[in-house]
Amino acid sequence: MKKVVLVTGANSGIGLALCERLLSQDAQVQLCLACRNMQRAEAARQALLVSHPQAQVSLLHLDVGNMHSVVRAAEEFKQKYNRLDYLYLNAGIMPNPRVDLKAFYKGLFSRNVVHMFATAEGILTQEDKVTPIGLQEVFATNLFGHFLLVRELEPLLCQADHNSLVIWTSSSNAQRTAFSLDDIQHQKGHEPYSSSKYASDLLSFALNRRYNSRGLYSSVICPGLVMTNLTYGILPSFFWTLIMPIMWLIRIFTNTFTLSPYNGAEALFWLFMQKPESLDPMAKYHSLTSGLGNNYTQPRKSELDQSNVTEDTPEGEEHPPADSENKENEAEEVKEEGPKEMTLDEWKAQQDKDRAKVEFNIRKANEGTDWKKGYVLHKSKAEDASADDAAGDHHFRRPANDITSQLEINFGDLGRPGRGRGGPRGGRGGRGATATRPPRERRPDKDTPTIGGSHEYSRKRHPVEPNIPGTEYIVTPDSGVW
Ligand SMILES: NC(=O)C1=CN([C@@H]2O[C@H](COP(=O)(O)OP(=O)(O)OC[C@H]3O[C@@H](n4cnc5c(N)ncnc54)[C@H](OP(=O)(O)O)[C@@H]3O)[C@@H](O)[C@H]2O)C=CC1
Ligand SMILES: CC(C)=CCC[C@@H](C)[C@H]1CC[C@H]2C3=C(CC[C@]12C)[C@@]1(C)CCC(=O)[C@@H](C)[C@@H]1CC3
Repeated sequence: MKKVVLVTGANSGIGLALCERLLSQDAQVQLCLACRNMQRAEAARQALLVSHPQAQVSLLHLDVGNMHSVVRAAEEFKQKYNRLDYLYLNAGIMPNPRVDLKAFYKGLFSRNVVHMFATAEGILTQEDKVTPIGLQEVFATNLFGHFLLVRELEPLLCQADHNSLVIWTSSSNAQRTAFSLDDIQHQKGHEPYSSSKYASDLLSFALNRRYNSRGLYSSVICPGLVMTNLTYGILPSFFWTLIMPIMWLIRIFTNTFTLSPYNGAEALFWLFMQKPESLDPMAKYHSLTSGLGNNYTQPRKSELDQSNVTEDTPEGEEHPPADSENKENEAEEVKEEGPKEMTLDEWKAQQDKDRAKVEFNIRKANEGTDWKKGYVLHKSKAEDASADDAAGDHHFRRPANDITSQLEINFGDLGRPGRGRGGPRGGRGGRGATATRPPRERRPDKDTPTIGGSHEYSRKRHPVEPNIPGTEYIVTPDSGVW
């Protein structure tokens, strides 16, 4: 069966490099480039066809920051394809970035210098703006549009005969301190990029909890620091070229300086070759490049839990390069981590120790929620059949200071025609779920008849009550509900 892959933000940078690598790996793959600018998209398609003349590459017009466009694009995609194996949520923006030179200079002479270069924590701010429907642009683009896309493509992603993987291009710049449930779109602060990436990590976790039982898996990656249009927005390209020797030097200390889009796409590409059910829902998969220029992927504990950090950071579980050219990874990369990093194995061991504490810390998602402060992002006339996701809860061990326990993600039902669901079962009997994943169970089909054409968007923000039938994609400052 030919795999169908959809990549957002595929016309440049890491997205385009990923497409190139996917086609090199699997000539049969059916690739769909979802882009907001069709000229740039066509140029990217042509570039891919030069190196892969037989490739099946289609274009989809998608402005992921525009919710109307997302729904339209999803409809178009569903008419064209009857399956979706990999959904790469890669498009992203960092508008008007500014480096705090004072903080940068201070960081240079601190013991956190490597951590600063790996994450840009505390040295990078942005100026956000508001979209026509009243959302913050960074959150609309980096998060909401992508989440809506997942929901709209749910019938293709949740099919009986195969698993699917949603992959978020997150960042090591995702910081918990930048995210607040009281300011869910980061309207008040100056780190919307960091905040939106942290929120995508949270959302990925929630998607796993909700959808693993239906064959949909979600992972987050960090491509490292890559020279793309995004970084050329921070410093001009000639400046980056000028300091390239310094950056190669820095790469000896932090293997997060992947620098080229090809290297940055490593983790995205590596995930393409994994069984979705074998991935860790709490890990962030990092593209890394060693001082000698070798690529590899390494899962690291995500920022979702930073309660049990240590100063020492030995090398974690490490995966070999996804391509055949790079054969060895160096041991010297062991000490490149900053003080907040912890390897996955180390973290898992720590979590096992703290399990009793963890269980005490779980509280009901709805506790203390002020629903009157909610905003409707997207309304549909569909009935909310049942948004109960508790079934999968116990499979996901919650970390000690788990912010996800304060979240209620309302997944409401979209009421789609049940394409794919209720079909023949068990196409992959041989794939067992791992310890970190819930076993896949098919639920009874809850779908209501199609609501094609019935989507409405609220231009105003309406206070809402929880789980109102027919209301979907709700944001509340207190509960982070979508
Ligand atoms: N470069 C880096 O160092 C890092 C990047 N990342 C993440 O990697 C991802 C890819 O970025 P990168 O390749 O670096 O940068 P690029 O700017 O090269 O790529 C971003 C892509 O997203 C697209 N895009 C932006 N806004 C929208 C929108 N509203 N609708 C549809 N497409 C949109 C862009 O399209 P267009 O060409 O039309 O603008 C472009 O194709 C982003 O999510 C970024 O946050 C994460 C960590 C580090
Ligand atoms: C390299 C030298 C000598 C100077 C550049 C300083 C900063 C401009 C640079 C240091 C760390 C970088 C960084 C990012 C942007 C540029 C820096 C702040 C990112 C925030 C880019 C986007 C991401 O998502 C992160 C993973 C990057 C983290 C490191």
